[in-house]
Amino acid sequence: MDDRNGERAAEGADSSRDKAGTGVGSGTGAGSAVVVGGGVIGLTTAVILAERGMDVRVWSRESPGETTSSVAGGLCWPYRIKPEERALDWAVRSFRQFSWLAEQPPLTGVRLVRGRMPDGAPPEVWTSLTGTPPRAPIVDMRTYLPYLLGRFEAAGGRYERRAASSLAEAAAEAPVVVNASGLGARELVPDPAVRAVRGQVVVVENPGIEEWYVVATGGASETTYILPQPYGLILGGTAHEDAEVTEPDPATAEAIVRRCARIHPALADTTVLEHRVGLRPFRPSVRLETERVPDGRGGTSLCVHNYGHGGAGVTVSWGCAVDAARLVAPAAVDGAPGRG
Ligand SMILES: Cc1cc2nc3c(=O)[nH]c(=O)nc-3n(C[C@H](O)[C@H](O)[C@H](O)COP(=O)(O)OP(=O)(O)OC[C@H]3O[C@@H](n4cnc5c(N)ncnc54)[C@H](O)[C@@H]3O)c2cc1C
Repeated sequence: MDDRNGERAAEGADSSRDKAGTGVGSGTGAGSAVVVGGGVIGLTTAVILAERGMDVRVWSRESPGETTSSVAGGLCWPYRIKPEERALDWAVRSFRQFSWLAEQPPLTGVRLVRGRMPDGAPPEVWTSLTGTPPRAPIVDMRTYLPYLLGRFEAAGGRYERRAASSLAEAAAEAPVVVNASGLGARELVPDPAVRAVRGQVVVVENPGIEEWYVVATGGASETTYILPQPYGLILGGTAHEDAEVTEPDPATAEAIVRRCARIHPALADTTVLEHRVGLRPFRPSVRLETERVPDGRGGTSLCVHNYGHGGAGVTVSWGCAVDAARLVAPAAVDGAPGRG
């Protein structure tokens, strides 16, 4: 990665450290942060903070490959996320990052791919970005999460397999805590507004399909989507609220393949490579705001919450991460040129 990387990642976040005198970016003391969560939201936020010069640690209970983020189909499209208007703004800003990352697919896992969404027109601002027929980023999460982790570590960040029993535990170790714990926020905050929306997908051999296809029936528990990844096709999908069984259900898998075979008949006979299940961290509204958390020494640490991204965490990851970074140190980000 060249030097432009950090600048672009933070949409112009200031790489000259602590210009605004906020204490952020000194690399020690007030410049340190613990990011709780090593999924796409935590890692993206951690990349931005580390590339700004902060001393950042990521604590993750699970390895990147075990997170909900690793199950994501990886299509950048605002789906099952609220509030819709803010999500669209985050998605548009993330789109710009993904378009740039798509210049190096083998490294990043991001490609711009043409597709079809037969029912319903997407918002105009989205069409103006993606074109007609739309050309949206598809992210191979098995390449992308290691890419983010590598970039984070290259910026001096440290990744630790560690479960936080409370936000205060993280606050005891850093003046800034980012809570990107996804579904874990239910217990960690605790926040009962976070609910699991179970999703199941089937990965099959690709009989030669190059475009993605999505039926975007927002609230339905069964949808149809076909996403080409370098290793095969991801066929979806389901969205069941408050279902938390992470074992794949064979009947559900068969129904998914049947639905997709109605679109592309060749899929009826293709080889199944893998079944995947993930629990989307849905919240009536994404939580992106600050709170003070006791640090156990009579003071408090700044906690920036960034969780509850439902079915579109990848789609909005960069927009949300830049906003979270701005909550860590407003002047350092807002004063920088080139924000999108
Ligand atoms: C089947 C399926 C398909 C999807 N397809 C898409 C798609 O095409 N496009 C899209 O944009 N989105 C998609 N999504 C949604 C997307 O996967 C999520 O929105 C996104 O992964 C949420 O990211 P996250 O980082 O918040 O959560 P996660 O990836 O779940 O990460 C949470 C992290 O927090 C850690 N954690 C939790 N509690 C603690 C604790 N107490 N201490 C330490 N660590 C903790 C976990 O170990 C983990 O590292 C899909 C989801 C599913 C299930």
